[in-house]
Parts: sequence; C-alpha cells; structure tokens
Amino acid sequence: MTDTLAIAGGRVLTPDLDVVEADVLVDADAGEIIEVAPGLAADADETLDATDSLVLPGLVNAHCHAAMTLLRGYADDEPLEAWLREHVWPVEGELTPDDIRVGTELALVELIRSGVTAFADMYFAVDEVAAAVEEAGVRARLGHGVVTVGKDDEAARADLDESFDVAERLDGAADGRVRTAVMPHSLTTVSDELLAETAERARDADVPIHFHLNETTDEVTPVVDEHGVRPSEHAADLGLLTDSTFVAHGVHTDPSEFDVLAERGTSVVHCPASNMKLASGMAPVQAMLDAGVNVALGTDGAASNNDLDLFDELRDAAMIGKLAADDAAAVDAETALRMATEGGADALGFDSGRIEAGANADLAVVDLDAPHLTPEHDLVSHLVYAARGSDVRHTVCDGRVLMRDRDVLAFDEAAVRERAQEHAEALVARAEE
Ligand SMILES: CSC[C@H]1O[C@@H](n2cnc3c(O)ncnc32)[C@H](O)[C@@H]1O
Ligand SMILES: [Zn+2]
Repeated sequence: MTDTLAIAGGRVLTPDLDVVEADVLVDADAGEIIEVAPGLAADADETLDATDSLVLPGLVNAHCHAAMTLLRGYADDEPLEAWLREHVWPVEGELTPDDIRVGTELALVELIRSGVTAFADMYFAVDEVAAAVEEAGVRARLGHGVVTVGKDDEAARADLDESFDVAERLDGAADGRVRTAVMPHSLTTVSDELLAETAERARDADVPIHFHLNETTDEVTPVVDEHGVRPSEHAADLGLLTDSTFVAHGVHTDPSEFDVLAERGTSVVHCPASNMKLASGMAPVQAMLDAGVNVALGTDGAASNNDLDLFDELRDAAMIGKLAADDAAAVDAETALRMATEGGADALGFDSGRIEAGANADLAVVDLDAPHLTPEHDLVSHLVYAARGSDVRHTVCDGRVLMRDRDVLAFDEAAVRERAQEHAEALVARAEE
C-alpha cells in the first residue's frame, strides 16, 4: 500500500508562480507529487501542517563545496587567487575524510534549515559526502574536484581517474538521490590535455561535467593570451560544453560567449555572494538569460559566502542583477526565484523545482506569519526580497520530511556543531604547525 504525505492547510506556489489555496499529496514511497488540490489531507497517512504558510519547490543550491563550512570565517577579505593559494589550499591539504564528513553534515543542517532540497558539490572524499547526503535525505549531484597544477603526470592522472571512479561508483547511491558528475576545477588549474580527456571520457560514460568558468579576470586572461579565444569558446573546443554541463560563476562572460553556452545547452550557476565577497565582479545574468542561457543559483563554499542560506542568494541575485544591467527591471523577483528552483533543477538534471503531479516531491514550507512578510501584496516578492532561510518551517525531499517545525530529523544539530568546532580547530592547528 502507498505511504502518503499531505502538506495541508496552506497555500501553494504553482509552476506559473501563482499562489493557490491547496494541499499537496505526496507518494512517499515513489518520492513523487501525486496531486495538488484542496481537501487532500483526509486520506493521507501523514500530514504536515501548512497553516499560514506557503508551500514552494525545495530550493536548489547548484554550486557548493559543502565541507568548507569548517573554514567559515577562517580567511576573509582576500581576492580569489590569494585566498585560495595562501590560505585555503594549505589548510585543505590537511583535511581528513572525517573532517569532510563533519563539515558536510554541518552544511546539510544549514541547507535543510533554509529549504534547500538539492545541491551540487565539488570536493574531496566524496564517499563521505555521499554518506552524509544519504543520512540527511537530500538530493545531490556530487563530484571529486580535480586540480592538476603543481602535480606530476602520474599524480594528475590519478586525480582524473579518481573523479571518474567516484562518478561511476556513487551514481545512484542513496536510493537514487545521489547522482554524480566529473568536476575539473577550472580551465587554469587543470591541463588542456586532461581537460580534453575529461570531455571525451565524460561523453563515453554519459556523465555531466561541472567546473568554474570566468570567475575572475585572472582566469580569463591566460586562456585568451594562450589560445586567442574567450574561455567558453576554448571550453567548447575541448569538448567540455554539453547540455548536461553546468559551470560556476560566469562573472566575466563576454557577450560573444553567450551563444556558445546557449547553443550547447550549458547552464551557468550564479554565485552572487561569493562574487561580491571575493570582489570577483558582477555576472551579466539578465543578458545571459536574454540570450537563452539557463542560469541557476549557488552559494559556493561557506568560506566565501559565509553561509549557505539560498534566500540570501535570491535577494543578492535580484539586487546585483539590476546593478550589473544598470536597470531596476533586470532580474526581477520571478526570474530570481526560477533560477533557485526550475533553473537549478534543470542544471543538475533533477525532475524537481516545480510543484505538479509526477515531479519529485522536493518541497519547502515557508511560515508567512512574520512581521517582515507583512503586508501581503506579492508573495514572490516576499520570497526574494524579504524572506530568510529561518522562515522555512518544514523541508521535504523525495517525499520524506527532513525538517519538521524547524527540527532537522536526521541529525543531532548540537552534536554536529560541537564536532564541527573540534574538527575545525584541529584542522587549522595542523595546517599552522
Ligand atoms: C578541487 S575541489 C574544489 C576546490 O575549489 C575551491 N574553491 C572554493 N571556492 C572557490 C571559488 O570561488 N573559486 C575557485 N575555487 C574555489 C575549494 O577550496 C577546493 O579547493
Ligand atoms: Zn566554487
């Protein structure tokens, strides 16, 4: 017999971003939405109260390095290159798989508490990341991040092989909630030879590719100097851009690159907070959307954000989108919300991001009974410009309740935080020895 869950008594955001009074009935075994209509609670096995609340699609964080929660506040106020090379990479060299497990668990608590039901993660010790994802109950696109600069041929190849081994071994884990990708770090930190090989092997294995693209001018200039073409063109020449590829940042994407991305169906993940904090620049989000590029939203890691609340990204995306376009109408609230829902789900290849029968039952329930969400003119406006992650009351993924009334069910939150503090202190002590 089907195990059903009804999210009942509230209002629901439709795929057209209208708000209707309805319940959402979910098949908890199949993890799918069965029906959206009034009065569905009576026959359900379990009910989640949505009184005074809005049910929306679970948010999608399409670019993250989850375990970097351990480095939150460790090195602030630096530009990307110095931040990475002088601070982050030396500490990351000391990370253990256990550190990554704990840091990822902390990230998952934060993600679930702010209504995120799916995320993409590029990092190391991906078996640990996948195990934490399985325990938490969210959906994820995971990969081993490959960096070959400073490595000899044998070590560089071993890194690449590891990324394919992870992609093959972990795909479909956690009852299918874990999917994988190969994740070369960027065009300047992986050799052209291995990038081309990545593209060829990814095509043969039918696995998506994720990398950082056009984040800073330091990443653009060497590519243009060496190859005489913009980075998107070079990535396309290497075979890296397909309709399952999603690239992070895209800040310095030139108008000449928009069609290269749009024609190949490659998604760009906008990370506005990280781009502001590292002073990387303002991504031309509205222009990319106008050119037909799918744009998603991501936090990047907690060391360059410094939290994983995607509601911050929603607001930042709308705000900086206007500045970048010099147009107050650019990246309006509906556009920003679509980036965090449908846009993110499309980028990661998940059938989520919209509330309708047959879609994945990935949902967030936002409590509207708050002064900063009063009065009610436009709830989409409130979600983007006024709401916070802490307004999320329940989080549901794959038909299962992950947070009920602000209580994250899979983890003892206090214990996760205590372990994270211990691991972060020991990690930094090792790095500074
Ligand atoms: C090889 S695993 C991922 C790698 O990326 C680093 N990282 C974190 N944030 C950023 C960013 O904004 N741009 C480029 N690289 C970033 C992270 O520290 C890991 O080393
Ligand atoms: Zn990143």
